Amino acid sequence: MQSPFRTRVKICCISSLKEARLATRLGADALGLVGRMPSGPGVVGDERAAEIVAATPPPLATFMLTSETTVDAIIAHQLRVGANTIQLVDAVAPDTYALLHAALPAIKVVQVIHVLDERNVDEALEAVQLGADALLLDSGNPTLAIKELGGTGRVHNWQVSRQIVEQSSVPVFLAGGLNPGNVRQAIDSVQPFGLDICSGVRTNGHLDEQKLEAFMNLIR
Ligand SMILES: O=C(O)c1ccccc1NCC(=O)[C@H](O)[C@H](O)COP(=O)(O)O
Repeated sequence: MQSPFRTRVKICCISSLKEARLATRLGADALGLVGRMPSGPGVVGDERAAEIVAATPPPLATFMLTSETTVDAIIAHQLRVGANTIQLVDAVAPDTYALLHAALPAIKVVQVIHVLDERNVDEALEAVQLGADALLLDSGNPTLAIKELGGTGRVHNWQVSRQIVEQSSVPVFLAGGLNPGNVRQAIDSVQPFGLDICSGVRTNGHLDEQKLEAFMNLIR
């Protein structure tokens, strides 16, 4: 699903109320809160994540990133954090979306697809058919011994991402290595509904107001 009007922006790896307020002030549509992961720099504890969720005003969405793959563990994570959106960063069993929707009817589910090659097109469309409310295309590598499930700072094959955007009936977010220098090209090449960014707007791990402002100005 493409959006000809306005590219939505999710600012990910939010680690404090200060960062959440900055992202909100500069026009983010969604905040990303990274749960426990096998690797990556952006993790925030559940208690802090819950605090940020409680302080986030409408209409912003709060995305809770989880590496859990069983339905019970995903639900327990959501109940601890209270986010209105669950972002599944790893592959899950086919019935997971239906079970999550039944247990948490007000909560939306976003499936991350780590784009490695053309086979990911089928994987993405299958997740939509099974009930994912949106897709997020990232650059991790779940096949490694220590899984990479996001926050890599790497760009992936945008031609594959473009195919997914063209064929998906739900919104598609593009992630992976975005920054003020490549974001226009990313939008032109992939035409996603939304963008997701972590490392490209940070300096020494902290959300950088100048970089974020530059990024937002290039989109708006
Ligand atoms: O940041 C992490 O440590 C992380 C680890 C595992 C899964 C997701 C993680 N980050 C959240 C994201 O979804 C990032 O925004 C996304 O991967 C893009 O990151 P970047 O390439 O640094 O912009």
